[in-house]
Amino acid sequence: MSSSVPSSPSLKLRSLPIIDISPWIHPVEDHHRGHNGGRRSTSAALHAACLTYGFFYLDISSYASQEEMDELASFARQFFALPQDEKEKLGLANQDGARGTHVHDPGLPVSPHFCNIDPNIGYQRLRENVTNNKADNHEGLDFYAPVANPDKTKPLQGENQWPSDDVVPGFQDKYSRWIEKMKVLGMIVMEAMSVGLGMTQEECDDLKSKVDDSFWVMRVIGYPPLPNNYDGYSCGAHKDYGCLTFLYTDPTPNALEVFLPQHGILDDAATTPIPSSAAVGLAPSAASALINGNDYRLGKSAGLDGDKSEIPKDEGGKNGVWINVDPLPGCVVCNVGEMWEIWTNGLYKSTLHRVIHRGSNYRVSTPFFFEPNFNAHVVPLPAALRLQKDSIQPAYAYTPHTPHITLPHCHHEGPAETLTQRLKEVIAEQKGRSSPVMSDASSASHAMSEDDADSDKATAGWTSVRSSLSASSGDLRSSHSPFHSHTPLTHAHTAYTPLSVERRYDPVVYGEFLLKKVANNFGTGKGKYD
Ligand SMILES: O=C(O)CCC(=O)C(=O)O
Ligand SMILES: [Fe+2]
Repeated sequence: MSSSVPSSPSLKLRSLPIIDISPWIHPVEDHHRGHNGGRRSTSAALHAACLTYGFFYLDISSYASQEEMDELASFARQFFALPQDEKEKLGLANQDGARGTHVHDPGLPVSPHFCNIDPNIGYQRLRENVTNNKADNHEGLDFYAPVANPDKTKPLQGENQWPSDDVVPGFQDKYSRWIEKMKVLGMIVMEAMSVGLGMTQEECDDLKSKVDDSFWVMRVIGYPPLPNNYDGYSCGAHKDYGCLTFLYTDPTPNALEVFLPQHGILDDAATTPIPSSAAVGLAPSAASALINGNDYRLGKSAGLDGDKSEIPKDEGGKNGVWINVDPLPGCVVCNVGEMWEIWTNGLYKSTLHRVIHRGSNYRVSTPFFFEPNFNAHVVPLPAALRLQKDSIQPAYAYTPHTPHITLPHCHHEGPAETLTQRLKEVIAEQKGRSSPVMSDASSASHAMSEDDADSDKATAGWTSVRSSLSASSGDLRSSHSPFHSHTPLTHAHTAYTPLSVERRYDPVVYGEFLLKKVANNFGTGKGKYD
């Protein structure tokens, strides 16, 4: 219970950053921040969040209404409330038993349709998915980007199985519209991130060509409460393997947890190691919804609220901390997947996360995975290699023997150059204290120090994205979320250390990587998240 976890200043967290995407969608001339200043601030915020956490809240309240998002949950709930037989009809493209067996929990009844032409597409029963050798306490429904001229005997080329309008009226229409919207959002965020990385026009175009026919996945997940003493999780610890995840969930708190691997990223913890024994539990969860001093927790779940004491504490490694990432109104939780890790040669990390849902309600979540094109060659980007050469290194590079620099009040409300300037000053200060490991301050040029011309050029290559945005965003709202109206990034607490490039990441072809990682797990005892 919470009382048994000693409170420690080193566990005082605020929250993941909240980044408003509206400056990219509605750029305005800003006298304080200069031409494209709002956009560049958003880009800088994305860059900082990806360096430091790999996770952030994306405020999309100017792009999707709360009502629109809540409908996703309500359709999901209607689907999962169907009789089991009805649910199992989906995804069963072939009922002749041709494709072996599912990974199956012996505690559950055997499905009458014990076969599935493509186990990745369609409905997945409760505890059918296995992560880290443990059955996940969730059920799910997966939709994949349709393939032109599909060979339905090949993994991931089967047809999407939509609940029919007779069964859940409006489901397909609702989710189809959401998918289109998320695809556009994916391109917008990619654009903003490419500017954050300081990419040239040509580099931007090249990156765009890797994601403009995204092999996306829409997953609809239902989580009954985790039974006491259950040997497993609602969803075991994993990294997302793709590009960008946009996660909308119902308001259930205390479910999604994100692993922050070291203490350089915790407030008030710049020099105090976190005792691993205290690294999990209630302090982070209690603090994770504190934003600008306000408590946005969405109410406590009933039952064993927050008591996760039976859960292994060191799942992600012993020097980190699991924090709760509770949903916020107007926001999706966004994280970068392993493809971004390769693109940035490890600057942006794909962060471990898991779900432990102990509340008494049935939780639904609807992650959209914006992935590269199936045939995309994913190779470390020159822009990221330049940053590494210029000695900008993310917090993850921290080691106990390396003095590190924190930027505790980096709000990104001013021009991006302010961040660069502040970074240089801090590095210079650290140098003044004769740190033996600091690199030359002059090399600490941040991605956002690129000149305006380059930045504008980079932006221009994405015009078509914006036109498709206006086409698909009939319900754009001009109002901002009341929770964080004018602050694109409320908290970016980034620790920079000198460069130490350990390795060059191996390139992959996304589709091949996906097939190895996910699709070919069928029948192997591994699941979607392994
Ligand atoms: O349900 C959630 O909150 C997270 C699900 C997730 O991490 C995933 O599907 O990859
Ligand atoms: Fe995930």
